[in-house]
Amino acid sequence: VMLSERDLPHVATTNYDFVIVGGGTAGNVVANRLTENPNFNVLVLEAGPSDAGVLALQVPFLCTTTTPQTLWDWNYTTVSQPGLNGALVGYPRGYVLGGTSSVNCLVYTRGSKADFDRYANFTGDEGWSWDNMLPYFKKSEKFTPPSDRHNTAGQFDPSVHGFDGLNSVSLPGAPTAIDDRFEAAIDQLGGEFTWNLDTNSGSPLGFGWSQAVIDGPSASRSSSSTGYLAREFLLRPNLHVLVNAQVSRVISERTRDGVPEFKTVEFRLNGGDTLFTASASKELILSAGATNTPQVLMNSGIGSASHLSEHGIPSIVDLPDVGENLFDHPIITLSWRVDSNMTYDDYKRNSALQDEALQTWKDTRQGVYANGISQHIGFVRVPDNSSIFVNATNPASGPGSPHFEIFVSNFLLGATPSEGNYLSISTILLTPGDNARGSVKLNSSDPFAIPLIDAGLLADDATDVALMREAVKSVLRLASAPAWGDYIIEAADSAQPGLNATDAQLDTFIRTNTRSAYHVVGTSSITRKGAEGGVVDPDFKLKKAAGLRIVDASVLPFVPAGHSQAATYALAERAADLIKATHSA
Ligand SMILES: Cc1cc2nc3c(=O)[nH]c(=O)nc-3n(C[C@H](O)[C@H](O)[C@H](O)COP(=O)(O)OP(=O)(O)OC[C@H]3O[C@@H](n4cnc5c(N)ncnc54)[C@H](O)[C@@H]3O)c2cc1C
Repeated sequence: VMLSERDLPHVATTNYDFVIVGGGTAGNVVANRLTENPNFNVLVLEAGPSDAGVLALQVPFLCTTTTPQTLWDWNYTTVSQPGLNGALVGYPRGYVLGGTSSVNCLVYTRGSKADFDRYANFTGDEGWSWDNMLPYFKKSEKFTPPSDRHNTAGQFDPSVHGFDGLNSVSLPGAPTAIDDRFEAAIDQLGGEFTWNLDTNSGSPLGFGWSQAVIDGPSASRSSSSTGYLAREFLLRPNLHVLVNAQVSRVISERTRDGVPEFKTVEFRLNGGDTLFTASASKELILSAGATNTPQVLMNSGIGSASHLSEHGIPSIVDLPDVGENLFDHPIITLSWRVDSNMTYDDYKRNSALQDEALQTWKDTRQGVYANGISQHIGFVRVPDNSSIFVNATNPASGPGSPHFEIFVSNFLLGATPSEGNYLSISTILLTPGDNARGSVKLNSSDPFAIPLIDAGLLADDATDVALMREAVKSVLRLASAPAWGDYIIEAADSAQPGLNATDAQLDTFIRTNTRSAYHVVGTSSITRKGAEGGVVDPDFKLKKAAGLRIVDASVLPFVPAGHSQAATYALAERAADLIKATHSA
């Protein structure tokens, strides 16, 4: 049931079983699974508007127009990033039902087996291991045929996918003119350029077809809103969703077992001055995402007592790690002007073509607009005997886990030039070093003020730039394959280094051009039960408190070696099972 302003008196007097803060990627998973039990009455409070009927959020190819600086974006900017020559970096986050899954660029990657086995080791909870999380990846996933219905045999491994879940995934929905060239390049190069049937099996090393959260038959974005809050679920009488409702804080009115118990949330509607409350008899679930969950915690007196005192906020639960330990992925894109008129660049600047592509998408669910940003993706591990690791710890999560990702786009990924056709190859540093940790801090005692975000990009001097250099060299090797010989004309930016560039030239390029891939995690990190640091226990429960769990990407103690949404869906599925088990009696 979608609620509106006129339901507020009812919201204030209802004793919900669960109140979920944030109708984003993770929040909607929990809302859906808990309301499978008709006895659980659930309220979701989402700060942003509804996503219903917004074409830009539905058409896959329009994903690059949903952020930054739009109505569906929190429109954040980081503080100055020393690793990027002091740049202030745009930092989008979804501000809409479905959260960041409604605005992201659709890439579906899970990370490696070693990532999850490291979570299990670090948290002392085997439930976080790859073998125990794979069923949750599958539970969330609905692998669908691609929109063009091409034969996908040999393009993915069905045994590692789910076909009955609520988040749709598919292979590219329209062929591009570079597909064959890319395949030829991999065949020609060898070395790190090997084939991998399915990079989402837990063993991601090698290259293969990209998978995206696109529902093939409708050629539409699959978000946590379109999937987990689909019409049939919104008809449940026990599921209540209120949009434009921004939570300021969670409130504790009593203690339980000697610790503060949180049962009530405070929020405003439509940016107004009046504060309303809603209460849960069983649990509050904080799913406001890796930038906003720590902000809501700190507004509530949960965090570093000394930081909170700077803003006059009384300490209720002293947890110094709230907002700390932020891990993000640095990304850099290299681009070339190409001898072709078959790239997608014209679709990014010619409004007549855009109208045509949109009409084709509406009429047939085919064509350019059915595709996301990439056709092929791959993962590379720097050899263990690399000189980078002589004096520095190898930051990979374990054996078989990559250091960087490479993906290929049939257009210039970034600001579109007014003319020309382009190829872009992007690389993401998947393993930021131990010192590349940023933070989220309060900037004001106003609970609705924008927080201070430090993304920690390229902040670890021991490994970050050295590994990024290897990643850029790998991209340059890929672009030098004979298959591109009569295709690539020249670098789009004359400052872009070539294969014979010195390390100093590469470093300058890297520090100048690296930006965030927006895979923010860690700010409400899980640690072992009873551990000194951390914010939540392995079962998502806030430490030193009762009645509150955190379920979103902020709980991951390290960033996975892949884009972060698949892991977020899987962890939310697991959390929902744990919450149900707690209240099964
Ligand atoms: C531009 C961009 C592109 C990306 N591309 C990819 C990609 O291609 N593939 C991939 O795997 N990952 C991608 N990511 C990352 C991925 O989408 C996120 O890691 C993931 O969706 C985070 O899920 P979450 O549940 O933690 O947070 P979110 O999905 O952000 O959910 C948080 C929700 O809480 C709401 N909220 C916040 N504060 C409050 C409050 N005070 N009161 C009420 N509600 C509140 C928000 O509006 C939001 O709806 C991308 C991220 C960005 C920003």
